[in-house]
Amino acid sequence: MDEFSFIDSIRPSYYKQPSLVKGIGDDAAVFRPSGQDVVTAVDTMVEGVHFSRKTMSPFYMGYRALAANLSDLSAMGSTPAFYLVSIVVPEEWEQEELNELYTGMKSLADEYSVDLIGGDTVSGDQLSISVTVFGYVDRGKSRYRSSAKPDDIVFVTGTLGDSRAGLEILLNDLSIDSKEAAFFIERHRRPVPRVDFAQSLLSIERVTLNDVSDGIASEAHEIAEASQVDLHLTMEDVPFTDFIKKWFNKSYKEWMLSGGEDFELIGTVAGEDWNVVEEAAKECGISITKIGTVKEMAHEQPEVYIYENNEKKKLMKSGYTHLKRGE
Ligand SMILES: Nc1ncnc2c1ncn2[C@@H]1O[C@H](COP(=O)(O)OP(=O)(O)OP(=O)(O)O)[C@@H](O)[C@H]1O
Ligand SMILES: Cc1ncc(C[n+]2csc(CCOP(=O)(O)O)c2C)c(N)n1
Ligand SMILES: [Mg+2]
Ligand SMILES: [Mg+2]
Ligand SMILES: [Mg+2]
Repeated sequence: MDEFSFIDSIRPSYYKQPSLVKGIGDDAAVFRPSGQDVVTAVDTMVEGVHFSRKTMSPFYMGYRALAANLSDLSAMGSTPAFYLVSIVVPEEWEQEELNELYTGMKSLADEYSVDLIGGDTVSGDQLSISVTVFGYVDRGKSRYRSSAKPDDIVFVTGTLGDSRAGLEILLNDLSIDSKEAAFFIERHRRPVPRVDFAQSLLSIERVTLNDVSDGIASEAHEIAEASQVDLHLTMEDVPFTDFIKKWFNKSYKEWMLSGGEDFELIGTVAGEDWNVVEEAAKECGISITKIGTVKEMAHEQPEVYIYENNEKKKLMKSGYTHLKRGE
């Protein structure tokens, strides 16, 4: 295998998106949006940071790199259309493993009719996958972190902390001889981006969305800061898988708030639109939970508060942070 035969092997034989003009095979790809806004994002995953041989097979490395990016597109309310993959591959990687990685991405891409339209292949010391995505959204209809307003309901999809529990099981070789442990591992390896749910909200004029990559403690702050509001959350309302307590009684609460990599959506919406949000979740077969309320800023800085046993505490912006220096 060399770079060129590899590119030939991953080149799609046909494309699904009608707006594609030029896919893989030239200096760059070309697509032609028809009056919609284009939404784009890039997220990178690096061996030893986001995954290891212990936590993921090549298939899941690929799947998850694309899932994280589709999750960002869902948080913008957009419909995914295209992706590009930039990959750094260590010498010891076999062609078969690299094919598996692409098969992992393709398995998810096919579900959403997303086309692979380009990328870059480079040799290097550690596996790194950087995926760039493009999606479409009706003009002016993107969902921003900055749109939360006082009295909105704060909600979150699914359950939180499962991915972190799966990571713990994988990293520490905890006995996985149980359906419950397999569930956590699956949540870590194969998160489902909430694309369909976000799309079912299109009839609502205003909804704030942010996807949970670092943990809601962090993402709730991002909403508070962007919208210049306070968020008041209730710990007892934050949704979790019931059997997480049995396995991780000491840690699960912290993981719900700052474990990260759940790829659920946290958002806010006006009370009058709450029934549409509930209906959308039902249609998509996912759970949705009210976890708090938006309020006007009490002080000069936006804050997130969390109530537990009726006691009010500031929720710190804890979560996974890269580039931490000098601490
Ligand atoms: N190195 C960078 N150069 C330019 N812009 C960046 C860089 N890193 C992040 N950004 C921009 O900062 C904003 C926030 O990015 P961030 O990566 O925190 O969001 P996210 O993808 O939702 O979170 P996560 O990476 O944890 O999934 C985005 O607009 C992003 O494009
Ligand atoms: C082997 C291994 N060790 C640790 C972790 C945990 N982890 C890595 S990055 C991240 C936050 C999101 O990153 P980003 O902000 O880049 O989206 C988390 C919770 C993992 N997944 N695998
Ligand atoms: Mg990012
Ligand atoms: Mg995001
Ligand atoms: Mg992201």
